[in-house]
Amino acid sequence: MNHHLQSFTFNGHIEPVHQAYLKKHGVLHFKRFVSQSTVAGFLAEIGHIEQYLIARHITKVNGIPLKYGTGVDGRPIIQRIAFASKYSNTLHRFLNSEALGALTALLAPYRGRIGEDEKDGLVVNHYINSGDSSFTRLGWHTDSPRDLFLGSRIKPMLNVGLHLDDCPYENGGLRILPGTHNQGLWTLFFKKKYFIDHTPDKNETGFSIEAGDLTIHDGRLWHRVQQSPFTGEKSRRRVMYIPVITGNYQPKDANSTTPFYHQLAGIKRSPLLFKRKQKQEQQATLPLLPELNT
Ligand SMILES: O=C(O)CCC(=O)C(=O)O
Ligand SMILES: [Fe+2]
Repeated sequence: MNHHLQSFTFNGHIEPVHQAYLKKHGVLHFKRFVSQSTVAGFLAEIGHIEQYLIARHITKVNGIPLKYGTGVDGRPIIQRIAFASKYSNTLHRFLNSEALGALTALLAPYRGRIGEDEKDGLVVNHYINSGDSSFTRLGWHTDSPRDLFLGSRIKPMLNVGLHLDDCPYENGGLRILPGTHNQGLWTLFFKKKYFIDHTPDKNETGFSIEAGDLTIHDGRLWHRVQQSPFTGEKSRRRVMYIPVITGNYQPKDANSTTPFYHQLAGIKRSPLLFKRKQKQEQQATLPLLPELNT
């Protein structure tokens, strides 16, 4: 690790020092952005959403494929959920909370907003090394070029990650190349082979993450997810991503088509999904924000 990243404490608003750090390094780490009990509540909520989607054989939400896998007990799990806040009042409220709203100031001079209904909405990633897990790591990429596949120009964006499991550096997790958000289009497109390259970089750095921590990275920053060296429970890593975006409002709905970048990200159809393909039409008529909340 060449770079040592600083972490910050969030006191309800974005300060010039946060702005400056993000601008320089392309990343910002807030310790304990939410409490342990909030994390526990979110995890319970995500569990309910997952059961809801599995029980109904939902394979896509608003055109975004859900990534099915197998948990440690052999039962199906969903390793990537999109638009999760559409199924949960708790998560919906979190996305619309003052604390998250305050983060949009980081996109200044652009007017930032929380993309609850845009891009992939609130994404929940669930990595685990178990027999049949299909999601244990993610190759080098930046998040910005997805705009191109959505038919628009690359616009400023931030990806806000709320971490739901402890993940010390030795457990793997998010690895970034500080400063690569500011190095022009060549770097953005060609620095590494998108999603194929998993090789550690001598300039990469990682984090010491506790559940409840928040990381924010510029959409143009190169990053990857290092696989945990452990198996089973110790390898479990759940993180929610919230897009902070600007520009025209481009909401998605049940009729939205699947963007091409989902093929790139290696979110391939598993045999399990194939069997469920005929059920896909179901999602077009499925009401979002059902009454599964207590
Ligand atoms: O899991 C992470 O921390 C990063 C995920 C990521 O980079 C992505 O989904 O684009
Ligand atoms: Fe990413």
